[in-house]
Amino acid sequence: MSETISVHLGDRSYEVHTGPGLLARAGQLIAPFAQSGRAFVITDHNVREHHGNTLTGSLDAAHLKHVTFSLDPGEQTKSFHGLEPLLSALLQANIARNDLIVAFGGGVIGDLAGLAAGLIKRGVPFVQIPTTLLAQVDSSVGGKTAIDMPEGKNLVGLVNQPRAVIADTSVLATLPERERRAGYAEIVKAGLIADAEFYAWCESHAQAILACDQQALSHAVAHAIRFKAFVVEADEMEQGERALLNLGHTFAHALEAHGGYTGQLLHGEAVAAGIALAFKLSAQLGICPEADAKRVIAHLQSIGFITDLRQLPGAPFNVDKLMALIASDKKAAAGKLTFILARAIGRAFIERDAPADVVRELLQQETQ
Ligand SMILES: NC(=O)c1ccc[n+]([C@@H]2O[C@H](COP(=O)([O-])OP(=O)(O)OC[C@H]3O[C@@H](n4cnc5c(N)ncnc54)[C@H](O)[C@@H]3O)[C@@H](O)[C@H]2O)c1
Ligand SMILES: O=C(O)C(=O)C[C@@H](O)[C@H](O)[C@H](O)COP(=O)(O)O
Ligand SMILES: [Zn+2]
Repeated sequence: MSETISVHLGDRSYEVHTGPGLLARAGQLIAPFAQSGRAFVITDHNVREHHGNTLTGSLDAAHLKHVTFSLDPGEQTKSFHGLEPLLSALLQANIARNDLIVAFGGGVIGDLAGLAAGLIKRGVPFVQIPTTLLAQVDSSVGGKTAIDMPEGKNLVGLVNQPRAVIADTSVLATLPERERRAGYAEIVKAGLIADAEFYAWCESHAQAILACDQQALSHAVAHAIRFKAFVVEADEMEQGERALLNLGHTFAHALEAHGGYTGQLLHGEAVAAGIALAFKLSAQLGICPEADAKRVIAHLQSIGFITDLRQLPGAPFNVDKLMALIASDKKAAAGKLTFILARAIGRAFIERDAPADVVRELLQQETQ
C-alpha cells in the first residue's frame, strides 16, 4: 500500500512517499536534506498532541537535532498575523540556510511554513509532512505557499517546492470526520477535471475513504497525488493548464474570504460548494449536460456536503461582496473573470472571459 511518486521539476524535483506507518521513518527519509543536522519543526497544537512524539522520536533515531514551533490551529494562523511571529521565532532560534524546516500539519501549516521557508534568509530548504487528507492529496505537492489577505485568499505567496513529501495515511485516523470530508473534495476534484473513470470510482468508494479504510484511502491518495504531480510538472508556474486545479475555487475563495477566514467554513467545504456552482454555471451556459451537473451535486450532498449557499456556514452571503472578491481572484486579468468550467464530468476547461452577468444571476438565485 506504500508508494513513492516522483515530481519531475528539473533541479527542483522531489519524491512524495505515501502509505501507512511512514511517520515513524520520517527522520531517516528527511535526513539527507538537513545538511546541518538540525530540523525546525513547524506544527499546530492538535497535530503536536496526536503525532508530535512519533515525529520527534524518528528525528532522534536519525540523530537530527530538532526544535518545535507549535502554532494555533486554524485558518486564521495563515495570515500576516501568523507569519510575523513565526519568522521572528525562527530568527531568534538562529536558523541557518543549511538547516531544514519541517512543515508538519494540514494545509494551513504547509502553506505558512512553506512561505516562511522561502522568505527567511531568502530561502531555507523545507519538507512537507502533511497530516490532513486535504494536505496529503493536494496542498503538500506542487509548491504553492501563501497567506490569506482581507482582499482575497492566498493573495500573498511564493511557489516554493519542498525537498520531499511524506504522507503517512495512518495519521488520518485521528482526523475529525468533518476534516476528512473536506479533504475528499480535492480528491473528487481530480476526477471531475480530467478522469470520468476515477470520478465514478470516487462515487462508489467515498464512504470507504471517509471511514478511513486503508485500501480505499491509499488508492485515492496515491491517485490524486499522481494527477497533481502530472499537472504541476507540465505547468509549475500556472501559466496555463495548472489553473484547472482551481475547479470550484473562484467561487470557493470568495466564499471563504466573505466570512473573513474565521474557520466557520473549511476550505474543502467551500471547494465542494464551488464545484457545485461551477457545474451549475456550466449547465446554465449550455456548455455541460444538466444531467452531469445534477449527478455531481447529488454525489456531494450524499456524503454530507452543503451545496445550498443559504445553508452554508457563513451565510447569508452578499452577492456584491462575492462579485468583488471574484474580481480580485488571482486568475482574473484585464477586468475579465476566469472560471474553471466543465463540458462534462472529467472534461474541465479554463474560461478566461466568463460572463459576469450570468455569474451574478446565478449567485442571486443561489442566495435568495
Ligand atoms: N498549497 C496548495 O496547493 C493548497 C491546496 C489546497 C488547500 N490549500 C490550503 O490548505 C488550507 C486547508 O488545509 P487543511 O484542510 O489541511 O486544514 P488545516 O491545516 O486547518 O487542518 C485542519 C484541522 O485538522 C487538525 N489536524 C491536522 N492533522 C490532524 C490529524 N492527523 N489528527 C487530528 N487533527 C489534525 C488541525 O489542527 C486543524 O484543526 C487552506 O488554507 C487552503 O487554502 C493549499
Ligand atoms: O495547486 C494548485 O494549483 C491548486 O490550485 C490547488 C488548490 O486546491 C489550492 O486550493 C490552491 O491553494 C489554490 O491556489 P490559488 O493559486 O488559487 O490560490
Ligand atoms: Zn483547494
